[in-house]
Formats: sequence, C-alpha cells, structure tokens
Amino acid sequence: MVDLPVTSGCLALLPGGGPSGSEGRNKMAATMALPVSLSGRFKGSFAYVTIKDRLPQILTRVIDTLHRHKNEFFEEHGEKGVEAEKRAISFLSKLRNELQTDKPVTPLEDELPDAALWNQYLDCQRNLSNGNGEPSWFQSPWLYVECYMYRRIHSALAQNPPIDNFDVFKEGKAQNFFESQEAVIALCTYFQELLKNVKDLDEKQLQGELFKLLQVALWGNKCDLSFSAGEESSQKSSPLQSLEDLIPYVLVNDMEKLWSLLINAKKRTTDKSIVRVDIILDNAGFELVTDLVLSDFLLSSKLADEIHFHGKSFPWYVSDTTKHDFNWTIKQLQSANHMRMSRCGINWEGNLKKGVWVYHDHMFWTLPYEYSSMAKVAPDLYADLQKSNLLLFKGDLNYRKLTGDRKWEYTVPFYQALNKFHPAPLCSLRTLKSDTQVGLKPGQGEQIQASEPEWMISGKYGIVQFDAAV
Ligand SMILES: O=P(O)(O)OC[C@@]1(O)O[C@H](CO)[C@@H](O)[C@@H]1O
Ligand SMILES: [Mn+2]
Repeated sequence: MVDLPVTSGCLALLPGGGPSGSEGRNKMAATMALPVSLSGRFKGSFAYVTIKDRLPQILTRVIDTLHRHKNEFFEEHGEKGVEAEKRAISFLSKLRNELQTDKPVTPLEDELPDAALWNQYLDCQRNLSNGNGEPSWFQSPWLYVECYMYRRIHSALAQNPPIDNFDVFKEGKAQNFFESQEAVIALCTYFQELLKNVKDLDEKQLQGELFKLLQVALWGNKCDLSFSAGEESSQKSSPLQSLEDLIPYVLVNDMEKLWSLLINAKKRTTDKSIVRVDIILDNAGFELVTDLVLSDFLLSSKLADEIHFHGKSFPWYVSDTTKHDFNWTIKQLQSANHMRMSRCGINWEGNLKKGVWVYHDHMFWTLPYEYSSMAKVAPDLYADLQKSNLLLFKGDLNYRKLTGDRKWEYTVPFYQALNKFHPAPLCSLRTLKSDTQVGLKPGQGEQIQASEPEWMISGKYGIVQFDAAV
C-alpha cells in the first residue's frame, strides 16, 4: 500500500481545486458550483431513511453475528476470543447509539494505515460546517457517514485480536452465492457452450454476445446485501432468459459505444501493445460470477488481453468483494460438482496464474472520497487506471462516488457530473438504488417519477453509462 498524502481532504468541495482544462466542457465544469450533497438532513429522503432505519439494522445484524460465533471464538482462541468478542460488541453498540442519537462524528482511534486520512477528512468536514455545529450522522453528507460506519465496523474487529480477521459479512456473501446456484449453473453452462465456437463468431455475433453478458453483469447488481440490510437477495432464475424484457428498464444504454471502443482497440493492437480492461468490482456472490464470466468473454473473444480487478481491502457495504471473497468464489466454482461450473473455476484460476487476470486492492476504494479527488488523494491509483483502455465501474456505490453523491438535475451530462475524473474511458453498470442520476433525456426522469415514485431506489432500473474521457 502506498503512502497517501495526509494533506488532502474533501477536495472536491474546495473552490477552484483541480486542473483547469483548456477545453470548453472542462472550463464549464471548473466554474460551475457543485450541487448539494445527499444527506440525512433532508427529512424523508432516501439518505434519511437509510441512516435512520437501514444502517442501525445492519449494525444490529453485525452484533448478532458476533454473538452467534461466540462458541467458535472460544473453541479457536479460548477465553481471549470471548473477551475480544465482548469488546467488539460493546464498541459496536456504542456506535449504533451514536448514530441513532445523531451524535458528532468522532475521530478514529485505531492505528490502521488509513486512520490519519479519515481524521483529516473529518477535520475538513468540521471546517466546512462553518460553525453550524459538528459534523454528525444526520447532518453530514450521506456518503461520508455511511462509509464511516463501515470503517468503524472494521475498527471494532481489527482492534480486537485474536478475532481481528473475522469478516462479519462473510456468511451473507456465501449464502448469496449458494442460493444463486441455479443461476450460476445456467450462466456457466451458457458460457461454456459459447466458448466452443467463440473463435468462429463474426463481428455482429460477437457484439451480440458482448451485449448479453454486459446486461447479465448489469442486472447482477440487483443482488446486493446492504440494500436489503443483509436479508437474502439472490438470483433464482436464469439470468439470460429475461434480458429482452428488461431492455426498457435500461435508462441509459451506451453498449454500442463500448462495442466501438473495444473493437477499434482490438483492430489497433500490435504485437507489442495490449488491450487492458479494468473492472472496479462491487458485490460478491452472484454479481461477482457475472463479472468473471464477462471478463472471461473479453479475453476469449480477444476483445481484451488483460483484465485488472479492483476489490476492497476490508469488508465493506455488507456484500462487497474482498480478496478473500474473490479467491473463495473461484475455488467454489472449481470444486463444484458440476462440469461447466468447475471448468469456469479452473480456467479462471489459470488466468490468475498466467497473469492475464490481476487482482488489486487499494486503500482509496474504502475511503469516503468521491472519485474526482482520486488524482490528488491517490495519484498512484489514478496513474494505474490511466493505463487502461476501459474502466468498468460496477454498482450503485461506485456511481455515487463517480458523481459525488449530489442532487444533480437528471439531464446534467455524465461528463460534467464526473467533475474532472477522466483517467480513461469509463462505463458505469449500475442498477439504481439511491436517488442520484444524471445523463437522462429531458423529461425522462419526470415521466417515470410520475408513475413510479420509487424508481430511483427500487433496483428495477439500470444504466450502462459511458464517458469517453476526451
Ligand atoms: O453499490 P451497491 O452494492 O450496488 O449498492 C450499495 C447500496 O445498497 O448501499 C447504499 C444503501 O446503504 C445504497 O446507496 C446502495 O444502493
Ligand atoms: Mn456493494
């Protein structure tokens, strides 16, 4: 892990920050004020309901999980394990109380490598509040306090050896994987059949298969567990069957642009150059399998030569993928009692060994920053992403961080909401589970709103939204 500069915090909120581009669109983004952040201070908003109801529920589940594992901790570590469990539970109960009573956000007291950055970020939030009280759970930006909660859960465990490596969300992630078994089999079977003749497909057919697997990866994002506050949320039916019916629910559909980018990159590659695609992962379980199938397709069809995966360095937003989840999933597939599934697992392990699949985790992904701050906060990560031909950002939280989690007008161009975050061409594959959306046609949002007030938070709608980074 690199040393991050401790001097930067809430960068996007600093007036005049960031490079000033010569291009017209750049200038516009630099001079326009950013809309206000989504926050629990807007009573009745989705942020408010999440902080009031869903986050305390998640904390209660975490506490229950620790209780349920008490005997296991005792068997593994003796009395020390039980003591650690008690300390972690009391830390988490205190956290839940702070949240529910809208107490000020407190500095982190652990000594993990990112603690200084979090505390710096808090200082910045304090400065921004301009004497309007301390940053607190309901008053501060939703994105900040929600990320902070997951960092405090991490702290509760990390500070309490010998249970410091226990992932409180592991069971839920595994359950989601097992309950999606039928859908995983259907997808692996389809894919293994496709592989048999992938070399003979003409461009039109290749495009058709890419579009299918992109949509499967998009709808795979319905299955996250923080949304259901940890209750089961798995894929029961074949993910390929309903794609046609779901097309009207794809509100922004830039798949053609993705195709052009990939096919042109493939045609331009020489012996020395390679096409690299990066996937900024979201949830483990079924969604991760859809991402791995898409990645395998990109390699097998030679649309890409290398895939780089970016996961989380500690358990995050209940179902997000850590390195352990990534390796666990591939192992599960490998050892499955189903030929097509195990074929997939074996191939994927091979891809990792050959170095054509590379897994990364960077501290930045579990910090509260919006992505427009990446170039300053994590220049090494930004520089790495610049080497990519295409960045695929999976899921809702990534979209919130791409667009800064603000009250944007629906018709604001995606380019503008990215607020100078353009390391490489990028695309968001996301089902809508929070009330922020840009890049819609005039009237499009209002029209859906009129008949379906929950359209932005139900996960029923999705986007494949592309930015060319020029
Ligand atoms: O990023 P993901 O997994 O698609 O979704 C995470 C998520 O469920 O967490 C937040 C609610 O707590 C929502 O904003 C968001 O939809
Ligand atoms: Mn997630």
